This record gives sequence, structure tokens and C-alpha cells, in this order.
Amino acid sequence: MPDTPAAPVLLGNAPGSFPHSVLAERHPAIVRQVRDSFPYGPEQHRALDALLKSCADGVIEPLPAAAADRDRWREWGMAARTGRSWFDVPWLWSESHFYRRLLDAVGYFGPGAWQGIDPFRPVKLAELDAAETDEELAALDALEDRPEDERARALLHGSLWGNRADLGFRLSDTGAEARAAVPALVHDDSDALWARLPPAGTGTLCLVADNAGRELIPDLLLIAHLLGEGRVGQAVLHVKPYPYYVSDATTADVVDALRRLTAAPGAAARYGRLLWTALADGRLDVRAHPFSCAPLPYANMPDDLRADFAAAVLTIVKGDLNYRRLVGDRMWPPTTPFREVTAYWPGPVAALRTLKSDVVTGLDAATETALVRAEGQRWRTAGTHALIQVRTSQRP
Ligand SMILES: O=P(O)(O)OC[C@H]1O[C@](O)(CO)[C@@H](O)[C@@H]1O
Repeated sequence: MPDTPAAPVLLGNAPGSFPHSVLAERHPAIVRQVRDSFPYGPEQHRALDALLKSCADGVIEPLPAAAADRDRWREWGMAARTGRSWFDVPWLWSESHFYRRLLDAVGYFGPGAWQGIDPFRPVKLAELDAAETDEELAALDALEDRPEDERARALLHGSLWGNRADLGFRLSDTGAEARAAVPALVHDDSDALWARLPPAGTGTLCLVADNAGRELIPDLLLIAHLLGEGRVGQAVLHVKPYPYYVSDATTADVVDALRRLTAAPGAAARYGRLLWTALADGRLDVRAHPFSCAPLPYANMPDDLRADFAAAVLTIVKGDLNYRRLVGDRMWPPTTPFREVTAYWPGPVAALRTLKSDVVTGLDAATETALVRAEGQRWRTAGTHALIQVRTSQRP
């Protein structure tokens, strides 16, 4: 980032700030939700109590000696954070570590009978089974006789606005969907995105997924369209290796979404079968890299992941958290050029994100002024605005 001095890293220690509210209010609410979702035993209830206490007024503790990922967390900066308040370390690190601890508390990492049981599965499945999902899938039928480029754009927007359906977000903003706010793109590089995915394209698309359910379904539909219409030869879907930020997609969620598609009537089932076949013949690959759950920006990504993204004609990075990791979780002036803060990315990259945290880059000054005039700073976190940002050249 040659011309861009680094902005301050977001911390959670300012009462009244969005990061502080996530640590102080959203995390305890998530613990309560998880506790109510399963008939956990006394050991898990005790561990959840301890986590609640630790998050409120405790410090970050070392991982258990037997934890299989101790070395990985050491590489991710565990030593420097151990013994410090959750509120005083980088917000991204603190949030991410919270999910690691929550899974530990419910026995996800085992050994034992609860090993591998996703504590967020009930809410994910409820969303997948919702009547709204049926309606969204039925709407695909009306698209079928539209020209290809129109279908492509509709599916891109489905994937973009699908990011509004984030279950963790809803915990503290239950009225968001019901409000009559007009969704609006604050930046739209979609022409540059389509230029990377021309008809008769043979390259590989990477899509770094965000949420399961009603975000993952449109992500999968977009991938199916791009493969089916020959805009890409292959696709790689990056998901989380374990449950994360409540609704983030894991491989199990991909399977659930595919089963939902193939069981639906009409066009949805055809998309589902295309994807099923593409998985079988290798045109679609699902990867769950450990770094996908790292508490760090993508600038710190390991070489194997870097090689994946370098080989892609385009990597689409979905969602708010991935955006924070893409540009660095910093309080950038909103007009900071997106191409500069993503200059480290090894290939062409596109961000598709609804705005649900303070971090934003790449806005023009007039857009920022209009947003502030209309909404104060609420536009940053309300989830009612979205952006499509693309950087195609390697260097700014
Ligand atoms: O699912 P997304 O779009 O990554 O959003 C995650 C949400 O969680 C947060 O990390 C706050 O917990 C915000 O960035 C955002 O509201």
C-alpha cells in the first residue's frame, strides 16, 4: 500500500462503539442462544458460564494443553494476546477467538459425544427451511427465459444481497429486514467483474463464502450459472473448517444447501443437479482451509492459499467479515482507494458485501457525504447498503 498510511486497527474497548457492542452484548446473546439450542450436560453449562464470565471481565486464557490447534494459534498471535482483556486486543482477533472458545465449551473439538456437533445448526436449518427460501427458489423459474446476461446479473445481485441474511447480525438487529430502508449500492464495479468472466471463459473462479442458508444458496446458484453458461471452466468454493460467526458456511452447510436445491421443484433443482455433477467431475471443488477461520487479515495468508487465489481469473470475497479481513480491520477513511488496500492480493479480486461494520474503503467523496448527511454514521453498520468492488490489476 505505497501511498496509503495505515489507519488505526479496530479495537473493542470504546463503550458506545459497534465493536464494543459486539463483544459486550452480541457475544453473551450468542452464548445464551447456543445454550438453549441443545440439551447440553453440566460440563458444557459450566464451560459456557466460564466463557460468559471471561468475556465480560476476564482475560484471554491459553488454549488447553491438548488442543490440536495450539501451534496454529501460536502462529496467529496467541502469546501476545494471552492475559489481556478481550476488549483491548484487535477486535477481529477477539471476535474470532470467541468462536474458537465457544466451540471448545460445547465439546465441538472433542473427544466425546458432542464432537463435531455444530452449535449453530438449528438456526442455520431453520433459515434453510423457511418459506422465504421457497419463494426465492421459485423465483428462479421466472428467470429461465431471460437473456443470459440478465440472468447473470440477477444472480450476482442475489448473491450480494443474500449477505444481508446473516444470523449473528440478526441477533442484535432483529428489525433490520422489516424496516423499509431502500437497499442501495454505494459502489458498483460490476462491469469490471463481468469483464473477468466473459462468455466462453475457461479459467477458475474462487468464491470465498460467507454465510450458510440464504446467502450460500444464491452463491451456489451464481457458481452454477457461471459453470453452466461456460463463463468459467472451474470453481473453487472456500468455506470454513468449523462453525464460525454463527452462520458462516461449512462443508456440511454446502451439503444441506445442495440437498435443499435438488429437492426443490423447477429451475432450482436443475441448478442443484448441475452443481452435484460438477462436484463429482471436479469442476467444482470445496475447500476448508484453516486460515479461513484465522483471526487475521488476508494480508497474512499462507502461501498455499495465496497460490489458490493467484491461479484464479477472479476471486469473489463475500460478506462483511471477509471484507474486514480483505482490507484490514482498520478505521480507513472511506475514500481510501480499494485498489491500494488490496494491492497485496495475488490476483484479481472482487468484494460483494452488505455494510455491517465500520470498515469501508473505495467510496467517492460525494457518496460518503450523501450517506452521512442522510444517516449520520448508521449506514456503515445497518446492513441496508452494499458494495461491489473489484481490483483487477496486481499493482495500484
Ligand atoms: O456475515 P457477515 O457479512 O460476515 O457479517 C458478520 C457480522 O459480524 C460482525 O463481524 C460483527 O460481529 C460484523 O462485521 C458483521 O455484522
